[in-house]
Amino acid sequence: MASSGFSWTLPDHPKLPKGKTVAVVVLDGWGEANADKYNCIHVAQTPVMDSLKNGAPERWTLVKAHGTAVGLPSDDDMGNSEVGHNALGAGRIFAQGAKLVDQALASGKIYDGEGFNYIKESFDKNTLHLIGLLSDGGVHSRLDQVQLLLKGASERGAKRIRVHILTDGRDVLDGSSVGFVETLENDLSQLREKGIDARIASGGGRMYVTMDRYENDWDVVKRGWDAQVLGEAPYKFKNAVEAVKTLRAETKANDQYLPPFVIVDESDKSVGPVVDGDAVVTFNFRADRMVMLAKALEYADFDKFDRVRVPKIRETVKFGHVTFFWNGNRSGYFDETKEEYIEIQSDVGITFNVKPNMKALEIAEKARTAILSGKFDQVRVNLPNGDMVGHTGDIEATVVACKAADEAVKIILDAIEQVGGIYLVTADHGNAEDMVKRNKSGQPLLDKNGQIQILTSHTLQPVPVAIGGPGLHPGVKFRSDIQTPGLANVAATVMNFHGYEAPADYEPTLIEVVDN
Ligand SMILES: O=C(O)[C@@H](CO)OP(=O)(O)O
Ligand SMILES: [Mn+2]
Ligand SMILES: [Mn+2]
Repeated sequence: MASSGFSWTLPDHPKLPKGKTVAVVVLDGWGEANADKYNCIHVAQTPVMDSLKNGAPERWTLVKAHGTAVGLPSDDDMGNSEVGHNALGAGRIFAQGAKLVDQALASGKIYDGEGFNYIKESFDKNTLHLIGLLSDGGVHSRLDQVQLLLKGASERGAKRIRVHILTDGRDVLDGSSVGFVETLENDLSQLREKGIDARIASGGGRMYVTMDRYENDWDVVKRGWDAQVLGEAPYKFKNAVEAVKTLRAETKANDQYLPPFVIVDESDKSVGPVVDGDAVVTFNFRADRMVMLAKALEYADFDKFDRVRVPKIRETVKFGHVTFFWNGNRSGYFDETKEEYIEIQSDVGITFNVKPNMKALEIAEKARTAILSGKFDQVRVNLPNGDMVGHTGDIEATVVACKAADEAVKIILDAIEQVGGIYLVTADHGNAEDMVKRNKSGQPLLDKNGQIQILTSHTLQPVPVAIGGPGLHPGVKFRSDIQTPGLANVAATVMNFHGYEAPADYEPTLIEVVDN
């Protein structure tokens, strides 16, 4: 051991044994909220999760999964998969991308960094392109940061700026894209008054254009490439507000799925393709839905689609859930001899309300096999249904999704029962438990046609943590002395289940062992 006293070896837990198989199940988008008809988890038949809650009150609790508890700037920020899984994995609370970028913009440090200095070299003769999600959702990006970046870049010499927008409707209300585009247009026209040639150049809905992830569907990225880089798209408009309004009305697509469009000049030429010498900056602080675009921009031997033309550019990207996010946004294995990652391919080319069961059963069966194999101390599973279907805003489908997730939990808990193991079931943030936008007193909000406003986004709700299994010491129960437990308290808890104490700087464990 080094003289600092640091050691990678964890102290033994004084009371809990080693050698139990531990299943950690993360229900995506599964929060706790009042029971009403917009709470899909309540409406769905979920006997397994219900029995965990009602059958063992000392082994079921709620933890915070949003805001400062997961390293976000404020408690008005909803949770999300990145920050939730980061907290679960890290066992501590670290400032997340949203906050780090806020800090770097406020201090001006962002403009001193290597990235900015690198792209700055193109300001004199070339165009600065900004690509990202245009909303104030705070999950992937925030409009106010884009506004500051536009201001900062133009004050520091950018003379020609093109913004390539991706409309949201997933972290914010559907239809809100129009307002965000209007705000951006207003800012850009103010820049133009100062002599800076700043315009929106292209756009499209985030789920249909550019923001795919984990290499699920490269066509999504290709559609974006064609519009952003080549300046080609099936729809051409003179102005972006008109584009978004017209496409919503004529194609009936929602903000998430707007088709790609480009903005053209009087002679019908795209105003902002990316050409040699330009600089490209993505303004999403969250990386998962930007890395595919980054690969297309960056890789010399790229073979996922025909890029047609590969501009020589200056590019900077500022920045798998239970693997990549859990491991602090680190991809790949820590130690291949000790870990195995199993990925089940999602359905491609459909919205998830069409098949709300998704691959829950297949995931649970793989988990069961892993648990029964006896090869692993810990089996960690993410069940996406509540979240992915919740994002579609389809209430009926989300109810089906919750039932499917519950059935998957049963398969995993049965396997744990069989091997005498321990389970911990939790969620990374809320979604399916509330599908309606509400006023401050909790009443559903209506739109101008008297319809309820569907909430496609995550929520601010707490999430459950349920523990149990035949391997769990009978004296284990949740402590009552932790003031505001959050997802970051889970890691120490899981270490205890493996027979160890967590390192001293971890958020405290949720459990105690009482002698009975
Ligand atoms: O789909 C996503 O990218 C986000 C919502 O923007 O959801 P999650 O954090 O659950 O991945
Ligand atoms: Mn999630
Ligand atoms: Mn989500």
